[in-house]
Parts: sequence; structure tokens; C-alpha cells
Amino acid sequence: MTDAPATHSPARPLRLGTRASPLAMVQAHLVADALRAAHGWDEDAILIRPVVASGDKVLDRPLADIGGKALWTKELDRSLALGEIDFAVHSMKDVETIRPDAFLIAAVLPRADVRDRLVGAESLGAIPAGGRLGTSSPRRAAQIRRLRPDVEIVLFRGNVATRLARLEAGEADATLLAAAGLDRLGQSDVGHAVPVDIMLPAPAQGTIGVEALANNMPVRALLDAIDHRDTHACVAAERAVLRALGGTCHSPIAALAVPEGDRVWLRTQILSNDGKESVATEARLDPGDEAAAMALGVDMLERASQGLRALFAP
Ligand SMILES: NCc1[nH]cc(CCC(=O)O)c1CC(=O)O
Repeated sequence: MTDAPATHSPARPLRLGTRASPLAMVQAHLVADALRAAHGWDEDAILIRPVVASGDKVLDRPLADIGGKALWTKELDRSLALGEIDFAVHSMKDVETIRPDAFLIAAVLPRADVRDRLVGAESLGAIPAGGRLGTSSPRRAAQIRRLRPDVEIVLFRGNVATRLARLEAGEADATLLAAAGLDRLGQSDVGHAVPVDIMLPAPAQGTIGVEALANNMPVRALLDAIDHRDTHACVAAERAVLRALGGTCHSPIAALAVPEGDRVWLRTQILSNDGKESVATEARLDPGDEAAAMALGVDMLERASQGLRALFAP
């Protein structure tokens, strides 16, 4: 974020690809605003191109059954590979750990609230005995089963508004949503944040990333101006844990890295789907030391039972 010259625009407008959900559109605008501010560009310097993702069309089955995280990125990937867009904006939480070699996460915005927010009850302890919690996240389901074995997990998918409507309709007593998503949608008053030492969030929760073609140096240079180094390093560490575990959305894995001086404090957790087993670990790493982050993931597996290990395919 250097001193921007007088207002101007790039030689041609930059095409920003995004999913079309309300949350994705807000996130796309956050990236466009950050770029315009960093470069002193006019309003028309960036064209927002929404792409409807296949994951947004199937709402009645768990993601794991219909193709996992690729559902959110497939169409955007195509557009990026074909040069129809210059870069794609993603919730980093939804981006697979193994990406095409031709792509590169060129920028990550400063992290928002990483916590999950419980909607429908003031705290996990306040969910009625034998109540129902709606989620389709294997991580959230396993964490809840561990903390509240009496609570029944019911399948809840759809975008934030859909899930809140299902809760309102009485399909569950409570649900969990990422605080970052609620905040970005102007719903900061909805729900009660669950502390991270009670529920460790998903790897990369609360972060927005921008992906570009690795060989497009001019676009990468423009995006570098909005890259938040601390957040980028933390997300890289969290995603390295997921990658070491062969993690997909099938896997109940949590990871959170926070900057601590010139190091990164990384906490991780794996659980069995029934929540009966949990292995947690933590370490202080140098920023960018993805090997050390992966080693932490492997450490967890070594401490897990045979049954829990079988859940992961490193
Ligand atoms: N899987 C959906 C998804 N992907 C990113 C967010 C929230 C925004 C973020 O974590 O940055 C959400 C919604 C949710 O989990 O409540």
C-alpha cells in the first residue's frame, strides 16, 4: 500500500471472478475496494464477473457426497484458466489444498473474526438437552458431538440466509455459522461467538484469497499490493496441515494459526466423526515454514488410534 498516484485506471479493466452467492459478492467488492484504494483507481477499473458455482445449486445433500470443495471452484477455475477473468476471489476455507500448478494465491486480505457463531442458543451449554443442531460441516458436527453428545446433528446446507431461515422455521434448535460471513453480510448481531479454545475453527476460516495465473506477473504485481503478509502466512500454515492429512471436506479437521511476534502459533485438531476421539496439538513456527506445519499434522496422526487414522489419507 504505497502512495497512490492521482486517480487513474489500469490499461484495461481487470475482470474479477467470483461466486454469485450474496456472501461471495460482498467479498468480491471487498477485494475490488482494496485494489482500487491501493492503486488509486477509478470505480470502473474492475469488472465483477459472478459465476454460478455447482455447489450453490445442490442444497439437499452433504458436500462430501457431491464432490466436495471442488464444487465451489470448478467454474471459476475454468474461467481463470481460459483467461475469461484476470483473477478469482475465494473464501480460502472453500479452496482445495491441492490446486492446479498454473494457479497461485496472489493475495490474502486481512483476516476477519475467525470464530464460529452459535445461533439459536447463547452458548453450547445452553442448547436444550437432546436438542438439534443444524450443520453440514463434519468438523462442526464432530466438535459438537464431543462437547454435547446428547445433541442431535441435523443436515443443514445452503447459503447463510437459507440456514438462518431453516433455523427460524424450527428445523433445528441452533446452528453454527462463521462469524466472518455473518459480519460481512451485516449480521454482526446474529449469534454468539464460540471461543476458539472451545471450538477451533476450520483451516483458513475468515479469510478471503485472490487467485491468479502463476505466469501472469503483471496481475500478480497488482494483487501483491493488497496481500496481508501475516494473514497469508497463517493461512498457508493451516492449509499445510490439511494438505498433510489429505484433508478434504470429508475430514473433521480444525486449524488456527495466529501471528506471535515474528513467529506463528499454530493449533490443530482432528476428530473422529462421532466426536469420541480427538487429537490436538500446537507449535510455534517460522512464517512460511509449511514443512513444520505439515509435520504437526503428521504428529497428530501418529498419536491417533488406528480407527481415527483411517479417516485420513495422507
Ligand atoms: N463453507 C461455506 C463458507 N465458506 C466461508 C464461509 C464464511 C466466511 C469465511 O469463513 O471466511 C462460509 C459460511 C460458514 O461457514 O458459515
